[in-house]
Amino acid sequence: MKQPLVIAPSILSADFARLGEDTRGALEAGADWVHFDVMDNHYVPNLTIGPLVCQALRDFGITAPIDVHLMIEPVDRIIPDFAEAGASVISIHPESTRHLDRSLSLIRECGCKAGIVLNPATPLDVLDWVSDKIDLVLLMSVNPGFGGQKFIPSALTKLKQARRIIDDSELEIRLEIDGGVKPDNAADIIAAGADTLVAGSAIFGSNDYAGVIRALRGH
Ligand SMILES: O=C(CO)[C@H](O)[C@H](O)COP(=O)(O)O
Ligand SMILES: [Fe+2]
Repeated sequence: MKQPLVIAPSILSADFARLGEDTRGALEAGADWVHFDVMDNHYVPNLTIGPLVCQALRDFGITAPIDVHLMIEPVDRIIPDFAEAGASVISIHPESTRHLDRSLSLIRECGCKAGIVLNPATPLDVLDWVSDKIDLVLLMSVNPGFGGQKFIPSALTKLKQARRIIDDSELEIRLEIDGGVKPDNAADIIAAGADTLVAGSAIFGSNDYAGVIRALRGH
């Protein structure tokens, strides 16, 4: 069953020199979660932020769920560090770990919700074998590594298929979409079955966070 819509601004597009203020600004403007992109210059060709920055946001007073998207390889070593630093959800790409079942179990053992992230060309089949171990499926609608890319249209077909799989499972699993989400494609994305929208450049590239967040919700 579809859950209430969540808007998760990707802080990848925030001003890193004012990360606390920008994050707070997006939440005060109506966002629900903070999407936290972790890149290692190995799994993806870019390098971003780690547990210290997650902890810094908590210390700054950010209480909203922090949705950690790990684009790193390997993942197991860093999962407990993110849990301790205040992560709420930790999502991993199946090809970034040798033992997916073990890594997903580790996320829950550390007290976080577990997510699986599928790249644009990665099939949905893996969901058959991990559905009892996940709280969230994140479909990438761009190739991971950078903000500000164009939405890949086939992600809409994949969203519809993932929605059917989740509904058939009768499990409480969120369906999140990440990459190129904008006010002008949000309605189609929601209609295709997404209940959690990540948006980085659309929100932080605007000087009206509240207006963009309202538009993403379709208001
Ligand atoms: O995971 C990501 C990139 O790998 C980002 O979350 C994503 O690209 C968000 O940025 P934008 O909304 O600007 O596309
Ligand atoms: Fe992301």
